[in-house]
Amino acid sequence: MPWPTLPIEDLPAWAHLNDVTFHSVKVTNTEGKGYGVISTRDIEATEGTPDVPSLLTVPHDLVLNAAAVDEFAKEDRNFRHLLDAIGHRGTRADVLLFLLVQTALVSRHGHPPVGVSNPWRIYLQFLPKSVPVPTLWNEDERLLLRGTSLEAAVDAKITALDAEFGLIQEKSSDIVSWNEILWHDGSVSFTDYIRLDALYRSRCVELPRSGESMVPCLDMTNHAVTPSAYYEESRNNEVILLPRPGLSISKGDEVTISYGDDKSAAEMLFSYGFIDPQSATDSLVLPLTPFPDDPLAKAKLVAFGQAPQIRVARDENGAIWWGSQFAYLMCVNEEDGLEFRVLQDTDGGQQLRVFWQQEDVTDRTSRFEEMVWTHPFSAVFRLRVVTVVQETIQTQLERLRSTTPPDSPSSLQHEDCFRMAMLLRQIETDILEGAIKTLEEERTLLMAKENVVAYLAGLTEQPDSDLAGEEASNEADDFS
Ligand SMILES: C[S@@+](CC[C@H](N)C(=O)[O-])C[C@H]1O[C@@H](n2cnc3c(N)ncnc32)[C@H](O)[C@@H]1O
Repeated sequence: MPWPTLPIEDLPAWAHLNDVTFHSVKVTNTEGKGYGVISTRDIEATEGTPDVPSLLTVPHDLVLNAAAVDEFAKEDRNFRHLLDAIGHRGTRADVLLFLLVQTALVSRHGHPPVGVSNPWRIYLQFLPKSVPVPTLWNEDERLLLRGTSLEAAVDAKITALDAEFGLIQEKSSDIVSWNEILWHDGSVSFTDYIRLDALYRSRCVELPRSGESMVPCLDMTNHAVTPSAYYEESRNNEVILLPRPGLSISKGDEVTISYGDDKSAAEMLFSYGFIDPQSATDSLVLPLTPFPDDPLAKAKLVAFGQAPQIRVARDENGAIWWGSQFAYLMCVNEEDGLEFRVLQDTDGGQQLRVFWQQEDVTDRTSRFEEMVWTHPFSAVFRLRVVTVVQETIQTQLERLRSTTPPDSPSSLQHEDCFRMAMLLRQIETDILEGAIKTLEEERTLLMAKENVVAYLAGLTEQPDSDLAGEEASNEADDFS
């Protein structure tokens, strides 16, 4: 269904009705960034001056998060029924369900209004029809991400969204009234759900007291590397936008906030649909796949309890940093002193416990690196990890290089998607090339270590007999 939209010129009327106040700023169109907040007069926030007037004040009851959705459900019995059937799955899931319902209700032309109305039902219509995040790119545009760290992440996100939407569809169809509202005349579709997820991701903020929330009107503020404003919650729990102390904002200047200083280019593109090369950190995250022939692979994944990843970062001096806790767990085995035991609970359940050198380390699997460090063969383990990480990064770099996109976007690709994808490819190629060089240097140093040389030659007398024997000497194959 086409989304009903309202012109941004009507926002002041909505704000007035809902006690949102703008002070010396207004929301308007900006060059290349959609809507933005612009100052309507010179603003001076002198350092040390108490009670600087806020540029925007949003009452607490307009803040949208899991608690607000719950409150809303108390007033609307029909919605409560739906929330109890599908909801209470965390802030994001509950807010998305709420927004999906509001979307369906505003799209139902010619039907009598349903349920208790609320300010978000109208406010949703001021939000942009599209968000430039890759989950909303078409297939040709997503091809531009091949070989980048976002390729797998975007595919996984779309699969997860499909599963979430399927669940909502299945459970709500069992409730006659909601089946009618949501699905009968195609009021909402999977594309609507992807758009709502994109709106949520690109507009939610972390409030000091209320936590992850969507805040109407504050979400019209764009990002800048040196922002002129910041937000907080007042003593009355209102959300306020304040000018940064010591900064002056001239009439007509854009008022900006920071979306976070530690986000990578991939995270910025994934969550907000743009990369600011000045503020994005030089880092990336790659998935790590356990060895296919490792009989302990499944147990290791379960015990680790998180997605196995490699993090690579480059600091301002160009030095490369990398880390992967799972790689340490992945690269040790029974013959090294790793053991899994299934223990029986007193209540009849079963627990997977992890032992390293006969010590129960189940609660420390996410810090396996530090456990391995104290082992006499730590250099051998480190060499295995370096080799695995280097191979993963090499494979990623080869994929990135082998999928060279055209010099300019095709007719099926939007210019902005093309520009952002090219920027991401360049940033990630540079980091991966730097990482391979660093890893190769470390590998050479490790290979020269005495106990590594001895180990590889199968000459070392290994402690506790665990590291000795046929299997241990076969480990040399891992370094090929
Ligand atoms: C919280 S909203 C800000 C308001 C938004 N511009 C709108 O039209 O509603 C975040 C979105 O604004 C856009 N945006 C914010 N800062 C930007 C920037 N520095 N460069 C490009 N786009 C930006 C991105 O599309 C992002 O997903």
